Amino acid sequence: MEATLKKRALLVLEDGSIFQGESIGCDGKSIGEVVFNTSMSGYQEILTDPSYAQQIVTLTYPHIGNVGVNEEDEECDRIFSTGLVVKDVPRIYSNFRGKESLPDYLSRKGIVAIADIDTRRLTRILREKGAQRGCIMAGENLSEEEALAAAQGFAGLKGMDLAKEVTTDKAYGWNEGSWQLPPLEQLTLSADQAKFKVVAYDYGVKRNILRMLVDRGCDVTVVPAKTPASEVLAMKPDGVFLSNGPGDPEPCDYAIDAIKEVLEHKVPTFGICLGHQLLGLASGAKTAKMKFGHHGANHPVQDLETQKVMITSQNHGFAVDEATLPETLKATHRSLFDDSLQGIERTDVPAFSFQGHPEASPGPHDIAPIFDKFIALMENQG
Ligand SMILES: NC(=O)CC[C@H](N)C(=O)O
Repeated sequence: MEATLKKRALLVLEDGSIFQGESIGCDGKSIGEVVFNTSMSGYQEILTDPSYAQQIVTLTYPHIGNVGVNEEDEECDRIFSTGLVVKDVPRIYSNFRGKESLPDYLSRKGIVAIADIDTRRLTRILREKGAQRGCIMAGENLSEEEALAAAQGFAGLKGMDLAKEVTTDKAYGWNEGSWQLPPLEQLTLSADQAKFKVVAYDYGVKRNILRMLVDRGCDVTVVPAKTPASEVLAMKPDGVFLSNGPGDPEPCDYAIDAIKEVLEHKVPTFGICLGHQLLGLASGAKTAKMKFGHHGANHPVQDLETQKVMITSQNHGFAVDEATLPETLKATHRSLFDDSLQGIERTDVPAFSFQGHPEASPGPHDIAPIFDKFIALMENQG
């Protein structure tokens, strides 16, 4: 139960800022875009969210690792994030589900990570200058010069298609629903219980999205990001789901083309985060990179029709630009932090999407009912 913290580590940003700390992962050097996440819980879900590929995540909440890691909270098998930065990791973790300490988990998964740095100073830099390219070095022979050169050598996420890197190799079926507490038990759906056949494009999908579809009676088939629309349409789905995922949506031309074709066939379509951005692009809108993005679990978002405000979970660095919406796209939700666009709906075909995370893993459940809107869309179409 007791984690050993002894090796030194270094975090260097592209602007030359240097942070000295302690290694809480494996030895080595890792680069990526450094972003901050303000969630107070859910570090295991954050680490295993494929949307963090090529990003180094700083958690602003100061005590990370208190409950260790468990067997249920991973959003995918791998950690695609290229590093973790925290203030303080406790020497002892404690939770009835806890199986391993956070540092042991990071080492086993091959992740370079740093603790014991001033994460408030780091976050202020990211907020003022925008997300920075950065490098974490851990172990022996640390070199500030080498880390700075590595940070500055990172190409940055703009123009980077990472959905094709993190997607599944093969299509697979998913029938596991949400975990029930207590007792810890996962619901499953048999084929004859299923009400809707949903094909989910995997651009880096989080498991909790698939679980919430199953909870609502969907028989889900997850397909690789580059699956042609013709193959998806041949499966005669009641609905198509466009997943979250890492990187810039703009270079994902294969996805944009496939979504256009699905929309032409008027198949009910629902997108989350990267899937939302891709629906926007496939409908003729444009996306742009944000200064430091939204990463947290307390972001107020307003439903523009009902005026209702919901507290939501967010994790994105790009956004659909509301000023570029074509006539066939209606704005449905807006962020009350910075007025950026949070939701869109097609006016001519049954398709809509949300920028934040209704599966809220981690996060509040205020916007979870948006999954029911997808179900209603499939019901009306059937
Ligand atoms: N969580 C996501 O799907 C993120 C989408 C996209 N990679 C962005 O950063 O905006």
